[in-house]
Amino acid sequence: MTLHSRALAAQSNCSAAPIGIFGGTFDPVHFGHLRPALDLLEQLSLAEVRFIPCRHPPHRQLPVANPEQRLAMLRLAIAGESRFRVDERELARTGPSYMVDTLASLRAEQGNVPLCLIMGTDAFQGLPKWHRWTELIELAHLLVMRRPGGLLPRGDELGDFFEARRIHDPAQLMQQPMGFILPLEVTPLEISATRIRTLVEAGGSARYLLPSVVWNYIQKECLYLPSLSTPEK
Ligand SMILES: Nc1ncnc2c1ncn2[C@@H]1O[C@H](COP(=O)(O)OP(=O)(O)OP(=O)(O)O)[C@@H](O)[C@H]1O
Ligand SMILES: O=C(O)c1ccc[n+]([C@@H]2O[C@H](COP(=O)([O-])O)[C@@H](O)[C@H]2O)c1
Repeated sequence: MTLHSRALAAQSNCSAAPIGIFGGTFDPVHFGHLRPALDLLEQLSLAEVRFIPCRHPPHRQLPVANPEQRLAMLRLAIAGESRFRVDERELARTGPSYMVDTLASLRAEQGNVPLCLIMGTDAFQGLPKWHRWTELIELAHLLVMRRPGGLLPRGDELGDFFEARRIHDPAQLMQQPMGFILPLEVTPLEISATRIRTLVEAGGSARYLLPSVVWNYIQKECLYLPSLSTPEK
């Protein structure tokens, strides 16, 4: 822990409800994001869940939909759920969208409010490849949602990191602003954006895998079709 995060942690128990931070490419957003996010919000009495679409994913190919389209789909998807918000800070930044930078800017704004970075088991397994990954836990708690087929790490560097910080009681998230890892069961939905893009590219329908307003937008924008999709520049 850095001196700064130790000082913040020392000011606890925290009085404000934790904020969920849900970063993703969201190319497109789907029910596998939305329902688990609502599960966490309600299970943990989060003040809100902030969806943070990345501009330049540091770790994968460029998204198919451009940032404006991914943002538009997110906005459509969460309209009507007042506890969900879209946070555009990564879209406003140039360069790779490193989560450690995002959490540092949120921490600077939020003082000692508990921040909970939400990720699926697949993203958690890839954590050691993230930029300055060990610093993430000095800025936020990590909530790890089990994705169908997903496993928690064991016996390696990430497994040791996980075991050293793992908690079982969600109430502990209120004891300090950052530093714990809580694995959680959520509604298991075997939906991925890759599957949706593949379906649409093959001429299929993505209906019932994502909100109908998002599906209508995908069709209107001719997204994910083989001949018309152009990778973001
Ligand atoms: N069905 C799901 N259940 C639980 N978590 C999910 C699910 N789909 C995505 N997530 C989580 O949401 C976050 C953002 O995911 P992302 O936007 O990359 O969606 P994706 O469906 O995994 O996309 P892609 O198939 O393009 O990789 C990640 O932490 C990921 O683990
Ligand atoms: O900071 C990093 O180095 C980093 C590396 C890989 C992924 N991330 C973030 O993790 C989130 C989920 O990524 P993805 O690929 O599942 O959409 C998204 O917010 C990414 O920006 C961040």
